[in-house]
Amino acid sequence: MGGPAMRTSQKDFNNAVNQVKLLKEDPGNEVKLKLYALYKQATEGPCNVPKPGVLDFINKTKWDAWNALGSLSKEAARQNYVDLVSRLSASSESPSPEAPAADRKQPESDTLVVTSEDGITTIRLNRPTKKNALTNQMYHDIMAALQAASKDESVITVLTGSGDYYCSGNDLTNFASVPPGGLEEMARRGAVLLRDFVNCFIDFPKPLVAVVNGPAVGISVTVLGLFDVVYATDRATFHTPFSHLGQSPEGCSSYTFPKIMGSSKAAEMLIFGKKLTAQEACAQGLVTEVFPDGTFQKEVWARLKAYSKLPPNTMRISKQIIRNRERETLHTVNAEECRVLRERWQSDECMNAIASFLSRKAKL
Ligand SMILES: CCCC/C=C/CC(=O)SCCNC(=O)CCNC(=O)[C@H](O)C(C)(C)COP(=O)(O)OP(=O)(O)OC[C@H]1O[C@@H](n2cnc3c(N)ncnc32)[C@H](O)[C@@H]1OP(=O)(O)O
Repeated sequence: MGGPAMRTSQKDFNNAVNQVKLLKEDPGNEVKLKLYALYKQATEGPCNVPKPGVLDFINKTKWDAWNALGSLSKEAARQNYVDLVSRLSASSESPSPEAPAADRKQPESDTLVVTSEDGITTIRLNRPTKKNALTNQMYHDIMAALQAASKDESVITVLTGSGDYYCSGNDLTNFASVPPGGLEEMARRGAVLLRDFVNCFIDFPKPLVAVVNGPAVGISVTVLGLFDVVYATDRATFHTPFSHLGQSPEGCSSYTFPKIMGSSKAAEMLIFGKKLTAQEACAQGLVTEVFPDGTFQKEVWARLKAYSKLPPNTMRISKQIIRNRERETLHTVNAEECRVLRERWQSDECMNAIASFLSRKAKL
């Protein structure tokens, strides 16, 4: 999974600084302040100048924004700056007209099936014999499906799985083929892929619902904190065995889980790998509602069809007002989690755990 892994080069940063000057739309004061603070942090490090007086309003606001970045490293600030500019550039480009969802090109492989009906776009993980473990190709296909769903005429987007599992997380054989650049290059690529993947959930503009049809592991659990609603069968379990794998939390769970369930419950899941039942996950706020397995599909889809008749723009706007305040924070958390994971992936603890899984010595 990277070289100076997901490190943004000075060139990328300089390009982003130039790109800001070419934005077609004024991004507004709040974003400009964020750009200013990240620029200062990226070029000078943590705020090191005296606080302006209260009457020096503009400089004090700028100082506050810079100071709020605390000890964020220059590298992380550069990365966040580049990410922010690339999102601003993308959103200032006029969206290309999208094909109707029904005509949408399917992913290349059949491990992901995308359908659209009754105002609902459904993205279905379709690798049941491997418990819907996510291959590198599937990460790319899911990102493409989310991009398309964000622009199609559907109102609600659903992620679910085929077979008895929702998803067993990252396909551990993704680690088996080491590219020519070695372990470091593999970690770099993985961190970039993970960052882009999680960003798609952070930025998804429409109501996003997880229909958790069975056990969920790893990344498929952590990103649930970025969904708007999570429905689960009573057969589902929620497991984040990161320590067992020599890995650390991702999917923004280091931020969303403590917020959702409190820090000690989050720690039990994310540090000690406690597996939750569906009822426990519901009691802790990660799951919205649990249904008996026998009636799960019928009840959930009937409810979603009813919700899909609500006014689409209103739902989209309501989602955005709920989520937007935290969007920048989530991007910062995501970048930091990926940076740390990139290191973990190169550790002996991680390599041993994966070798152990691949040699069938361990099951979680
Ligand atoms: C861009 C990179 C992002 C990285 C971030 C993500 C972090 C994570 O997601 S960490 C979590 C990773 N997942 C796991 O560690 C789960 C590993 N799998 C298992 O422990 C068990 O397979 C599981 C408990 C899920 C199911 O056990 P069983 O019910 O006993 O089934 P099998 O083990 O027989 O599974 C059937 C078949 O599927 C293969 N499988 C299942 N999960 C994975 C996986 N995650 N990666 C690769 N392969 C997986 C399993 O090996 C079996 O294959 P065959 O032996 O060929 O039939």
